[in-house]
Amino acid sequence: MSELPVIDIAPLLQAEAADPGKRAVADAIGAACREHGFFYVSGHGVPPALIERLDAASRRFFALPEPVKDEISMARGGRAWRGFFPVGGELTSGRPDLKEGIYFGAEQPPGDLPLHGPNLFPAQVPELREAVLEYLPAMTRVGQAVMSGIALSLGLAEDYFRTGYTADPTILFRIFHYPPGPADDPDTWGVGEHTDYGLLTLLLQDGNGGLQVRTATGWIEAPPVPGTFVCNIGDMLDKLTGGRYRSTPHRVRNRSGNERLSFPFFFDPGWDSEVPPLPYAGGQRWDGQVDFTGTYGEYLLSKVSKVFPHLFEQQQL
Ligand SMILES: N=C(N)NCCCC[C@H](N)C(=O)O
Ligand SMILES: O=C(O)CCC(=O)C(=O)O
Ligand SMILES: [Fe+2]
Repeated sequence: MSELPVIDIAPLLQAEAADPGKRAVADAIGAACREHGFFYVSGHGVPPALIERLDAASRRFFALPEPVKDEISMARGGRAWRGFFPVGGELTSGRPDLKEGIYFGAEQPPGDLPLHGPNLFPAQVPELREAVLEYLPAMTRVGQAVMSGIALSLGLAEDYFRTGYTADPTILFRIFHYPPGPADDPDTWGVGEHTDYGLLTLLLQDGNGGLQVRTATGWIEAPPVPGTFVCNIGDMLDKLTGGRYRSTPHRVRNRSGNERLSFPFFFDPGWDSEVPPLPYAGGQRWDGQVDFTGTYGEYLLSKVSKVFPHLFEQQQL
């Protein structure tokens, strides 16, 4: 078992605003955000059958030959920042990760806005498209529910984020495949140590494990817990709360000997959101609060340009 708490968020998904159960869930979420910034979410309502379909379709995709996977290469996705990247194609903290993956976002019409547009889906695995397009709205609902708990835990109205920052959230979704290893190379990771950028990450992981979280007293594992997502706080929520809600460094090494799949879903402020400071304690500022300038979209672009520098140059984002 993990040292990280499992929090049943079912009360937050109920429409009735008066449910006293919500308060208890919110308190548990607030405590977890202040301690490690990591917890497990159960009672999320995402059907197990959907998760199984997503996993099976993803495994079929990654087993395809590289040239077939390249038919949906990120390079073809252009500024939309969607599609497949091969092992070593993504950098974390300047080093290539031992993983391949597919980037998705909200399904949108073609246009000029970076990180927006249609997703690239593999023709050879049509069921992946169906599963992803069902998973995105299901996870958006979970993201809004967790944020309602975070709002309550901060003494704000339950719909504080949903009617503001995340009225039209930025949704990023990835599917990662980690080949086994490396066994003992201190410099190579499935994903190197990093923090996430936005408000929340909701991670579905398969049974293989490998996610590690840096706590005040050292690295701990976040092993798979069936029926849950791992939820962690991103940098933007850390900044908004003056560091009280922690964006905690984490990394992955797949030591299982098996092919590991993970499915991180990022739930962030709207692209055009100016991410205003949180009202707190009768309108006073948090100490240490960082006032953010610009929009969430501008901030996110500056981050992702470091992750795929070659693509960034090509696309002149
Ligand atoms: N959208 C989010 N939060 N992504 C976090 C990914 C962190 C790894 C990435 N290669 C990096 O170096 O940032
Ligand atoms: O694959 C994982 O378990 C974690 C992935 C991750 O940390 C990320 O994509 O930000
Ligand atoms: Fe992460």
